[in-house]
Amino acid sequence: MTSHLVTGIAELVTHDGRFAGPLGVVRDAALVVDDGRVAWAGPSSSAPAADARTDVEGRAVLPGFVDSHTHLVFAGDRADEFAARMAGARYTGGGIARTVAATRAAGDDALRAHLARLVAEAKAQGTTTLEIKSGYGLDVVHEERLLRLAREVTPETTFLGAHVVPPGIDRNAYLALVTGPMLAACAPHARWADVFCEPGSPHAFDGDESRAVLTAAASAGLGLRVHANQLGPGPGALLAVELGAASLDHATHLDDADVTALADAAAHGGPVVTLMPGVELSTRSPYPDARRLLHAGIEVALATDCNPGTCYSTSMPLMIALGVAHLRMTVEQAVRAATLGGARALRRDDVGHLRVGARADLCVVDAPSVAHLAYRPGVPLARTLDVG
Ligand SMILES: N=CN[C@@H](CCC(=O)O)C(=O)O
Ligand SMILES: [Zn+2]
Repeated sequence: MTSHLVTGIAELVTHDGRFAGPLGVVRDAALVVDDGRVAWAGPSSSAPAADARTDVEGRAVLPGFVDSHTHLVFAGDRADEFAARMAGARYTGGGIARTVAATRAAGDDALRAHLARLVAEAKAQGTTTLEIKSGYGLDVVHEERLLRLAREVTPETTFLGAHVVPPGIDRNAYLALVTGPMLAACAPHARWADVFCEPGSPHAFDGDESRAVLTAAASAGLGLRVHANQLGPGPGALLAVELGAASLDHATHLDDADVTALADAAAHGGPVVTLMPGVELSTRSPYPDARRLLHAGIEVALATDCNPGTCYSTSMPLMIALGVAHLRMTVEQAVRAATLGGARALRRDDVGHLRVGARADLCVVDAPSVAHLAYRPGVPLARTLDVG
């Protein structure tokens, strides 16, 4: 076993309450990694000795990004749909069926290669933990296949058979499939289950249907996540609170009762609200108001939602920049949401921070402070740092 000392850190974000400010920052810092875990962090003047050393030469270091919401297993793209939207068309979720057809037609090796490319793209931008959903199979064989492939790259896999009702299939018959044989086949490969609860969309699910999906999944031992309130108001936020979901995702259209319920639940480990401003960017939609949620005491995560329909981006630094520019977040709030917030949305306490004992998942920024992630949007400053 080799201990590894990282030196030359101009700004170290730890989320450790022993250190300064809302991010637990140490300036002119060092960090020791032992056996893949953080063994020590603090001012470089008191750094202990170690077997090996890496000097990051005045750069900032923070926990690797936790992207707690992606749809990375799919084939094909929908660039034409994106272009049509930019010319005035609306997003309804109808294009999901095209990705389902392309994904079903692709072999395992093609899906695996495409997935590996997207995972490498995310890592190259500082992401060290990824959640991945199914949802482009929408029958028993293909949903199970997508989760099996996702499991090869992350333990954070989510069954999203209830993404949309596939065209030409009766809604009730499909719900019976999702809550019965499909759930049984997929549960062994999934940690979580999710539903696209959006009563205003003809393709997605209403409150009662979503409740049926989520309660069946919980009975099968899966944790819950909810896509909701993306396209308009709806019952998804209250459902997420009621059923103890780990995360409410999108949450653009929340009324005061939704925010109050989320704030009340926050005191008892209620849902994290996961915001994905790349979706609003790529669908030209109004952005949610993160500050309203943060002021109510609700934990917020930032995620990419990387998918071929609403946001084909793996870039967590872009989400930080958009969070600051359009969701009214401070730099500190956005950096927390992309690290600790994501970890809390996945109910993980070993990632998203750099306290002693955390996984040594490090992101290094080619700048002296993490503020540059938002200050220099679109510039590829962040990457993962592999040590020990
Ligand atoms: N909103 C539902 N699902 C995805 C979009 C999927 C697609 O359009 O292919 C989302 O999270 O935005
Ligand atoms: Zn999504």
